[in-house]
Amino acid sequence: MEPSKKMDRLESLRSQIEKVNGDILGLLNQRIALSLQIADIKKQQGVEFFDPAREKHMLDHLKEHNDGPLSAQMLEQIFREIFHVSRTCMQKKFE
Ligand SMILES: C=C(O[C@@H]1C=C(C(=O)O)C=C[C@H]1O)C(=O)O
Repeated sequence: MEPSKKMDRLESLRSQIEKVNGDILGLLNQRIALSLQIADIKKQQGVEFFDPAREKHMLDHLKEHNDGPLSAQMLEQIFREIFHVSRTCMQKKFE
């Protein structure tokens, strides 16, 4: 590929990445908003926020439906961090 075409391709890929970043950010905020609603219900019911069985169930489901190239281990790493941040937001709401 000629150098100017390579640059065009690079710019195009970068702009697609930025679009995906925006989509991920929107979805993460949507997810946090849902978990905050769950936190309200759990608080009303006096139930513990942390539910390891539910988190394991979600991880197993995601791994079953993962087509890659993300490995099961990388998927787990990312989602464990998402669950952690979600729980932190849930706790903060009630401090
Ligand atoms: C959101 C919930 O609460 C906690 C947070 C979870 C999450 O971020 O997905 C999952 C399980 C719980 O540890 C829930 O019970 O579904």
